Amino acid sequence: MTKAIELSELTKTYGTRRGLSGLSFQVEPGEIFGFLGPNGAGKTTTIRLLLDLIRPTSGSARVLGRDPLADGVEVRGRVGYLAGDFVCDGRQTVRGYLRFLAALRGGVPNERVDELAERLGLDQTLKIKKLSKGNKQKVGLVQALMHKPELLILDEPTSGLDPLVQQTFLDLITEAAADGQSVFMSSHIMSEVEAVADRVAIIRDGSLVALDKVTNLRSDAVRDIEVTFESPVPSDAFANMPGADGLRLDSEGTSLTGQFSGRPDVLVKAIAHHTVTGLHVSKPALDDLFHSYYEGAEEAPRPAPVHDA
Ligand SMILES: Nc1ncnc2c1ncn2[C@@H]1O[C@H](COP(=O)(O)OP(=O)(O)OP(=O)(O)O)[C@@H](O)[C@H]1O
Repeated sequence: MTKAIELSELTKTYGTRRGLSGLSFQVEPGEIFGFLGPNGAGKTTTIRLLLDLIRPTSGSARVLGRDPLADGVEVRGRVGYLAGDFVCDGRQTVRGYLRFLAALRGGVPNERVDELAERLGLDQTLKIKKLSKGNKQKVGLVQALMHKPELLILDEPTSGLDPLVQQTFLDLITEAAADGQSVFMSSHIMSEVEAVADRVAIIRDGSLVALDKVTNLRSDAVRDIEVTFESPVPSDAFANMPGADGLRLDSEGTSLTGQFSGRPDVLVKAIAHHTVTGLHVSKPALDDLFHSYYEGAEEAPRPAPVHDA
């Protein structure tokens, strides 16, 4: 089956400035793919390359099986795109503007536009030039979604939206994926991506540092642990256990607390050798994991091997 997106050693330099360095991954049809990274990581550069808004220095991309360089018009016609710096301006109303864009798209039922606007809480009687930042972003979302494109490419789609509208947006893209549309969305915010994405790629300094299913990333994340034992356990009972550097056994040997990173299986098997009277394990702190990727390369735990699902 044709991939929604395929990147192969995609590289972009701006003069002497690095934009992207040899990025390779694939987005499966029908999946929601989160594309994360700190400011300046190369997310927008990647998205612009996919749409042939800029040209690569080397490497290649395919979008819906097409080469954006050769078939840019077709690619842009089959994609719903929200730019990170989406701007709309003018004297017309939201309704007039969206109908104009719908006509450019070859016609979209008015009911479809009205339904999206209503769900996002966008008043179509307002004048475009008087819209707040959040309302402009809603216009951007409606124009990207309205024609039910095969692939949505969304650059920071929740920027400027309040939490309720963010949730509506997440519902909309979940429904889009359920209908077979593919979604590629960039974000700084792990929690929103985590809620809906099948897989996530993290880039830093133009290079891929992690690519995995959200469920796998979650299982590798840090958890707060508290275990109490009926009787003292040997002080070295949990020494040398992978991921247990942050765990401490108290002086009596009956309480083990701290942070555990990695898959919990090894911990569960180790504590099961003793009689456990209390156990608390926090939800994995995925945000912490992501922050560690964002920090300097030296401090960041090297990610679990980058592998495609
Ligand atoms: N037109 C340009 N000219 C020169 N350098 C550029 C240009 N566009 C991007 N860059 C540089 O390329 C790198 C990647 O930028 P890009 O905008 O792709 O990052 P980003 O991940 O989208 O960041 P943000 O989250 O801040 O939007 C940055 O170092 C940026 O300064």
